[in-house]
Amino acid sequence: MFSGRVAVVTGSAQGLGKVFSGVLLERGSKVCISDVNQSELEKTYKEFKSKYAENVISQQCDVTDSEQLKEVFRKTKDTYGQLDLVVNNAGIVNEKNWQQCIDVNLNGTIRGTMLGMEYMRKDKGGKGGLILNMSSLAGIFPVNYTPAYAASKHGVIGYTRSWSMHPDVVNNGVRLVCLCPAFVDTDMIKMDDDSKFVGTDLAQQVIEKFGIMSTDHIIPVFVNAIEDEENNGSVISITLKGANKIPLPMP
Ligand SMILES: NC(=O)C1=CN([C@@H]2O[C@H](COP(=O)(O)OP(=O)(O)OC[C@H]3O[C@@H](n4cnc5c(N)ncnc54)[C@H](O)[C@@H]3O)[C@@H](O)[C@H]2O)C=CC1
Ligand SMILES: CC/C=C\C[C@H](O)/C=C/C=C\C=C\C=C\C(=O)[C@@H](O)C/C=C\CCC(=O)O
Repeated sequence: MFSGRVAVVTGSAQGLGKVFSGVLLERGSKVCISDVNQSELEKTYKEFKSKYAENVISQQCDVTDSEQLKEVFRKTKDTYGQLDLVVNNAGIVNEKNWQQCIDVNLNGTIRGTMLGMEYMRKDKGGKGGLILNMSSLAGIFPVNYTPAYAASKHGVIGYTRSWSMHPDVVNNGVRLVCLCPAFVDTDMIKMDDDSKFVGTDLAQQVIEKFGIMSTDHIIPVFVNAIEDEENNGSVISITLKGANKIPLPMP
């Protein structure tokens, strides 16, 4: 399932993207890691390269820049000859610069999804594959201290579900899944920047209510989404209590 498969993971210099890339590499996949943060990307690349040799490549990329993202896909296909998995993981929380928050989280995911379909659809020369989009519990609940972030993550769910129901995509072997974790112990949830939240105290209260998961908590759900080839269109919440498929709301 993993051995010999080829993946692109955005925002993979640190946090969940780095963990996902490590999981794929450990299981024998080939991975193009990419991130806007060049220096952190270089460190992660060196770490992975020493363990996984030619199975890892890296390409600096800001997901808000279509040309840079296209280059990630081009380089991956040129190097490994195929593409099987896209993890649209790059994300930020920034309510002050809400435009950037939408551009990275939602538009970046749309760009990555479109490229993923272009490279993996059977009618376009691909072999099919999986597009795994990172949403959040904030894509399911309203979040009063991060409205723009919540909007971006609600958007990721609507976008992913919509493509997963398109016959041209389904019939050409591409499936799409959304992961929606609660709080995970990464830099994202650090209260280190006033521009992140509209009310750090509100954020702290909700974090106390949900608790903080280690990145290890997300790994089995990530692995299962890849292994379960029947899984298309799922939106999976992940909290300390476990993982659950969120039913499609019906009017
Ligand atoms: N940590 C958490 O509590 C949760 C995180 N998520 C989502 O998981 C994903 C990963 O987040 P974390 O690992 O927690 O955060 P993180 O802050 O540790 O890592 C995010 C990575 O994305 C990169 N990045 C930011 N802007 C970028 C851009 N324009 N282009 C390319 N890369 C960019 C950063 O440089 C960083 O390496 C995000 O989409 C986030 O919204 C979802 C639910 C919970
Ligand atoms: C603080 C960092 C921001 C984003 C990181 C990340 O994506 C994590 C978000 C995780 C969960 C957010 C959930 C927020 C929920 C709310 O604020 C409320 O709407 C919750 C209300 C009810 C919960 C249901 C219940 O009571 O069990």
